Amino acid sequence: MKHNIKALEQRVVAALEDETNQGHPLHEVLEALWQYNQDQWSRMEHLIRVSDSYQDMMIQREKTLSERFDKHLRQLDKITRISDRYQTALREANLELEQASYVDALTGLPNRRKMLRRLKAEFDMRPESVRLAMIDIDYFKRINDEFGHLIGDDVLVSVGNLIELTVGELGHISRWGGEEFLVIFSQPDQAEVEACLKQLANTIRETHFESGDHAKIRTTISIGVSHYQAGDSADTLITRADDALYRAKNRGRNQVVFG
Ligand SMILES: Nc1nc2c(ncn2[C@@H]2O[C@H](COP(=O)(O)OP(=O)(O)OP(=O)(O)O)[C@@H](O)[C@H]2O)c(=O)[nH]1
Repeated sequence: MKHNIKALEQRVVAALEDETNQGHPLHEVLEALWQYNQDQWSRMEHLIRVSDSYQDMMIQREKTLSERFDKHLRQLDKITRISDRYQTALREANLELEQASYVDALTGLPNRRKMLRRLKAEFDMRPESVRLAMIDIDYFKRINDEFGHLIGDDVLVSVGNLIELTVGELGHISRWGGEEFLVIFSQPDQAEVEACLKQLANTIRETHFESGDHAKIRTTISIGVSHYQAGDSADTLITRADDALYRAKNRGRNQVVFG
């Protein structure tokens, strides 16, 4: 039963003023007032419950949002770390590629590309000291024909090692291509270069290279040498070393010719 509070108040006042309490029985009015309070209380409880569940909902939503935010942060962190690792790997791979592009795959020696750079650097620093030695294995085709290409490869590697060992600190060696090697000497002392190259020719001549069976392989090298002259460029110096090598071949091989 719904009660109007104003009307109830009037009934209470009237009941209290009626000393006889005959026309307005007080207990009925108080009953109605009690009922009214009960209704208000129930409504209040309902409101509190609604408010509580609303608060729970908001807390839950905040929690969910903050969890999502944390998750995104973690993912971002992971992506950043992956990206960092990827960039580092890429940098290393590029570096490796660049280094590989300067190395001859068979002998592990610097290749022609690397040597041209080095020659240019030497030319920029002290051109007048630069000497080149173009070294070519004599009749190398016969070694391939007789023992096979793989043994030919082994001989190439061994010759490369011997050149490197003999030249040592005096110069830089590279595989120029095929069975040709180029040495850059930044060495003003011609006699020292000459002695080094003659010793190298002797060493190769006296070496018995492995053939894979009982036979040992013997070979020789021809060497053409050029040294800086006024007005030279890297190209003209290489050409003169090539010409000197050509003459060494024509004169019967197994010798050093200075151009
Ligand atoms: N096994 C092997 N052989 C190579 C390689 N590069 C070039 N050759 C061989 O080297 C030989 C060079 O032959 P030629 O240019 O005729 O020279 P050569 O037989 O050394 O004779 P001369 O230089 O005139 O004394 C060829 O048979 C090429 O196939 C290589 O990487 N491995």
